[in-house]
Order: sequence, then structure tokens, then C-alpha cells
Amino acid sequence: MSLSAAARACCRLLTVIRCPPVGSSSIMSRLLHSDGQVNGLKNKGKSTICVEGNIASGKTSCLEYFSNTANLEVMTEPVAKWRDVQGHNPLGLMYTDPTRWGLTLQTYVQLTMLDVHTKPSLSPVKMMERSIHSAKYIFVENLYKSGKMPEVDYVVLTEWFNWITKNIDLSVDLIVYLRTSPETCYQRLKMRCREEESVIPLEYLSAIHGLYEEWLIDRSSFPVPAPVLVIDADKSMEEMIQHYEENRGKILAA
Ligand SMILES: Nc1ncnc2c1ncn2[C@@H]1O[C@H](COP(=O)(O)OP(=O)(O)O)[C@@H](O)[C@H]1O
Ligand SMILES: O=c1ccn([C@H]2C[C@H](O)[C@@H](COP(=O)(O)O)O2)c(=O)[nH]1
Repeated sequence: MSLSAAARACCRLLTVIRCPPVGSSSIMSRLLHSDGQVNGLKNKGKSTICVEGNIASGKTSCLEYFSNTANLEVMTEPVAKWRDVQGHNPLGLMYTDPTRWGLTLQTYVQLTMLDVHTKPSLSPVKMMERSIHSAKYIFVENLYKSGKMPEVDYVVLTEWFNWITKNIDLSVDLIVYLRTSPETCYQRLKMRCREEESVIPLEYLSAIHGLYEEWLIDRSSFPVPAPVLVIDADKSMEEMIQHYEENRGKILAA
């Protein structure tokens, strides 16, 4: 699609979204230049790292660890928004009834991840927790493959995702994959005690793990948007810090 065609599509979207949800108006203003052109340009000279991994694999802890690093800005996953959008809790609803609410949650995840991807970083390196790619390739895929998302919902989300990734530069320079066993995540998830997640069985974490492995290790499912640095994250916090220090150079050079 040409830039002017994309800009016209964006303008049509702006007309449709009369009462935008929190965050979407700021995304639109970032995507549109004052001349109405879609911003397909990446922050020149800046790099983006996405920390990927299963639920409770230690991504937030990893970002916290790197948050003191000079020239690096961390952007955590917007889970707080997924738990409270104008008084509603799409994350909780999805775990209660995935068939009814999966599309609602994943639409909002896609929007809020787009917001993080396009947010300008003040530092040369931006470290994000997960990405719009894993939202689609792991979580939407899991809902659909497990028979919990109707095909029409999957297709609509896929069309949105394809449009976004075709027309907006969401490039990633490095993926840090915190590779864990589902059992480790299950223990950590229980320890963290996030209320909505109390219903998650080990099988759910195994399914998410399998999809991550197919995507980032076997490379047999979906395109991998950047080189992958795999870190064994089944380790104690002390050992993880050691891993992070050993890989600091590779991460910052992304
Ligand atoms: N290496 C580790 N060893 C033991 N516990 C950990 C480790 N990393 C994180 N945790 C704990 O596990 C829980 C989930 O970690 P978190 O960083 O929130 O994971 P994520 O962001 O991937 O969901 C938290 O309670 C955290 O303190
Ligand atoms: O696209 C997505 C992304 C995340 N989730 C769920 C999975 C967890 O319950 C929370 C946050 O994940 P963390 O791994 O603890 O950061 O959100 C989802 O359902 N869909």
C-alpha cells in the first residue's frame, strides 16, 4: 500500500473511532504526521529489544534489573490497562470465558502493544516486555488452536494484525527469549498470586510454551522479526543476574 493510501485508511479509521479508548488517540497522533502521512519511519539510530517468554517466566523482573542501565529505557507490558479499562477487566473476563471475551482482550492487547511499539524512546535502547508479535503468534493462536476462539474472531484479529504490521514500522532489533519449563512458570505464577490467573492450569502454560518453542526455537510457525538471544531462565534470581551480566554487551549492542 502506498503512503498516501495508508494515510487515507488511517483518516477513515479516525473518523470511525469517535470515542477512542484510552491511549488510541495518542497512537493516532503518533502515526500521523501533521501532513496526514502515516509514520513509517523508525526512530533513526535507536534500537528495540523485546523480552519474550511464558507467563511468569521472569520478564518483568528482567526489565526491572535492566531499568538502572544508562541509555536504556524499559517499557513494561501494559497489564494494568488489561485489568482495568474504564472500570472493566478484559483479562479477568477472558480467563472466565475465553470464547466470549478472547476477542475483546486480544483487540485491546493489540492496541496497547501498538501504543508501546510506537512510543518514542528518550534513550538509544528501548527494552519492551513482549510485543504485538507474540500477542498474535502466541496468545491469539493459542485461543484459536484450542478451540476457544471462533474462526470469525481469529480472522478479524488477523486482518487487523496484517494491516498494522504491513503499514506501520514495528521493527525489533533483538528478541531476548527467557526460556523456562512450564513447571517453573507454574510455581512462579502461584507465588505471584495475580487474582485473574488463579484459574490457569499447568496445561495452559504448556500450550503457551509449545507455541513459543515453535516460533522462536524451531522457527516453524510464524516469521521471527529479529535475531533471538535465548537465556535459560529456569534458574535462581542470582543465576539470572549472572546470565544478564554475561549477555549485557550483546543486549546493549542490539
Ligand atoms: N529467577 C527467578 N527465580 C525465582 N523467582 C522468580 C525468578 N524470576 C522471577 N521470579 C518471581 O516469579 C514471579 C513472576 O515473575 P515476573 O517477573 O513477574 O514474570 P513475568 O513478567 O514473566 O510474568 C514473581 O513473583 C517474581 O518475583
Ligand atoms: O496477548 C496476550 C498477552 C498476555 N496475556 C496474559 C497472560 C498473563 O495472564 C498476562 C500477563 O502476562 P505476563 O506473562 O505475566 O506478563 O496477560 C494474554 O492473555 N494475551
